[in-house]
Amino acid sequence: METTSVRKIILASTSPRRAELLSSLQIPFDIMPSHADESTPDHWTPDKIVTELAKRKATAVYESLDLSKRNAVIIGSDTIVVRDGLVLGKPHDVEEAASMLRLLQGRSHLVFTGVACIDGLNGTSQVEYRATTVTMKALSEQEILNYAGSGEGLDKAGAYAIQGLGASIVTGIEGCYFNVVGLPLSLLSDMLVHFGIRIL
Ligand SMILES: Cc1cn([C@H]2C[C@H](O)[C@@H](COP(=O)(O)OP(=O)(O)OP(=O)(O)O)O2)c(=O)[nH]c1=O
Repeated sequence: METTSVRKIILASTSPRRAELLSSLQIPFDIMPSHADESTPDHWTPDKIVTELAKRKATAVYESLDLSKRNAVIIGSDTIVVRDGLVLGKPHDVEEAASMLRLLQGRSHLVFTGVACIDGLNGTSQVEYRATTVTMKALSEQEILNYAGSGEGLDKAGAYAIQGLGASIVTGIEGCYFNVVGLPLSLLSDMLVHFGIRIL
């Protein structure tokens, strides 16, 4: 494929899933883990939380870049699960994972992912988000304990992974699948155009 851009891309993330998703766009990128503070005020709305945190993650890497790497676009992202306005991040342990699954089973919820792109040359940024509706089947207490105990959901918002064993408990989604896994790729490819990067 013809190279459409000479700009570097830096993924500001520790998430192997985001790296794997970004790889599917077939553009080279570097990874720089971002250790931004992820606390937010209680009154923030879900879209505000994911856009601000995505920007915080990208900004932390932007501010740490040395001058030789400034010809880069830095991407940060954040995902949360929201049920009736209740925000669920990553569970701290198996017990909290089971509690989250009790809240989510047998109904629909929303998964919000924010994406921030920062131009390393001048600090200008684009920040957007997507929301996807996910419906989970009704689960027995034993199924909840078995899934939570698998450990798969421990580093995932809402304590499940649609891309893993969690696929067996999701009955349907409305919206972008990749948004649920942590990086809405069609949105990101549209955003990158503003930085001179065309995927197709
Ligand atoms: C709902 C859901 C979430 N997730 C993941 C996506 C995110 O990686 C994670 C939410 O945590 P985040 O805080 O968004 O991201 P992270 O800590 O994994 O990585 P980083 O901040 O360094 O970029 O949950 C899945 O992988 N599958 C799912 O089905």
